[in-house]
Amino acid sequence: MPIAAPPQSLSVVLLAGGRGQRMGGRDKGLMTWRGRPMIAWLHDQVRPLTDDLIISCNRNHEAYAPYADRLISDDSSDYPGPLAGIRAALQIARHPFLLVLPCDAPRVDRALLADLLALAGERPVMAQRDGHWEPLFAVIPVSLLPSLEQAWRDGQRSMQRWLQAHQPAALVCTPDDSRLSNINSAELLE
Ligand SMILES: Nc1nc2c(ncn2[C@@H]2O[C@H](COP(=O)(O)OP(=O)(O)OP(=O)(O)O)[C@@H](O)[C@H]2O)c(=O)[nH]1
Repeated sequence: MPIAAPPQSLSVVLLAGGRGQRMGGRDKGLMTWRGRPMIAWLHDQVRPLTDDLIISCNRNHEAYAPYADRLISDDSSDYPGPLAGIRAALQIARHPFLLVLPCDAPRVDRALLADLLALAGERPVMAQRDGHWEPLFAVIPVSLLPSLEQAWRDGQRSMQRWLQAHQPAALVCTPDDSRLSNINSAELLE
């Protein structure tokens, strides 16, 4: 069941809730890359796809607000990891599918998003590069929320392990596909 008509069927969460230790503790989504905050690059790519654009952030809410329809924070102050942000987004998503992207991948483009969305259906979709899953480039059916809640209660905190339990469809990307590259340390900023 491919997604027929975004934005009627797609919510999006941009994950910006991490510690950013490799970035010196700075808030990665707000760091400037090629003259603009990284979150702005992602916003431009996903804005046409949804009327439900969620940013998961744990600080600097005012700075993120222009790039989202809604902001959410983790319900814990100890940085439980990206799965916490995805869980919170699934809880409030207004549409049947949730596109997940990290805030530090400003090279994401519409072609990559179209390829991910083309695979959306009952199973989750994850990008794969060089044989490795890329769990933060994913499309998740919101119907999987009860499964995530159960896994969360059981102590699951790994996005990849949780998604793999649902026989994800793989979007196979080439090893040199830079659109999936994270700008997660200061020397990668341009
Ligand atoms: N909501 C939420 N998102 C997170 C959390 N930890 C990481 N993320 C997001 O998940 C993505 C991948 O995060 P990482 O690069 O592995 O972790 P990070 O904390 O951002 O950075 P490092 O401290 O340098 O590892 C980024 O988009 C983060 O913003 C968290 O505890 N909560």
